[in-house]
Amino acid sequence: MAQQQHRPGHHDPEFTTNPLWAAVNEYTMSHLHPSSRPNGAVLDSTLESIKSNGTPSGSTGTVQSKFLELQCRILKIKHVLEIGTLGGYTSIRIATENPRCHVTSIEVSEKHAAVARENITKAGVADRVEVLVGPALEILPTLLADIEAGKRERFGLTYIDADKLNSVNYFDFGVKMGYSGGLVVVDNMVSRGNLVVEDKRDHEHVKGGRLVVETVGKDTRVDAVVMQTVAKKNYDGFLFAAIK
Ligand SMILES: C[S@@+](CC[C@H](N)C(=O)[O-])C[C@H]1O[C@@H](n2cnc3c(N)ncnc32)[C@H](O)[C@@H]1O
Repeated sequence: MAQQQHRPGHHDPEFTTNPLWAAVNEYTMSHLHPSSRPNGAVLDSTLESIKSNGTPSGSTGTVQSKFLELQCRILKIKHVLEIGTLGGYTSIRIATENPRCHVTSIEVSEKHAAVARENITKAGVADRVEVLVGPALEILPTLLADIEAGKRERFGLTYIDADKLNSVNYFDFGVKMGYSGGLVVVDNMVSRGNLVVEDKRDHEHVKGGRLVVETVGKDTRVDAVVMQTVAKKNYDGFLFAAIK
């Protein structure tokens, strides 16, 4: 098991924005999820608050976050687990667009959790979005025990977006806490293609990503794929696993 790490956000020194990808994001989202939507203002103000509080700019991209929100709707998911809350952007998007959905989000940083809770309250979804503060590897066993004791519902989606070396451990919990037909999704799998670049093997995202791919490939509990994406933020990708 990888060591528990406290890594607020995941700054990538080689991070670049591709103007064309950004323009496609902006054009499509301006039509498909314009700021005039009921949650438009609160999503914008959540991103603003992340900047103004000096928290890292690691929120999931608007398009990827929207895609997760749609998965919850399509699969009629009632309980979501997110590992890595930051300022609450994805939790808020999922909860505001899915009125019957409850989100449990785990965040190691007290500061990020405080910013997230403020944003969640402003979004009017504090009754359905719970932020648990602490290292995910310490919190997950208690959630699993609660599920096994019938004190908590199983999660239809576990979204893994925190310290990358532990993604594989979080994945195992996600499967154990899910149900047949539920999803486990891991973010930042592709890292501009570095996933397959020999001299990038020591990069945390690459190590974590390869461990996920190679472990999940042998995991008979799930069927999975890595979907490469380009977007405003980068060339990256999700691993999507359906629980059998
Ligand atoms: C990429 S950000 C999450 C973005 C968020 N999912 C969103 O969509 O807006 C990663 C977050 O994971 C948190 N984190 C890092 N290591 C963690 C750990 N061991 N346990 C829980 N959270 C952790 C960081 O503090 C950071 O806020």
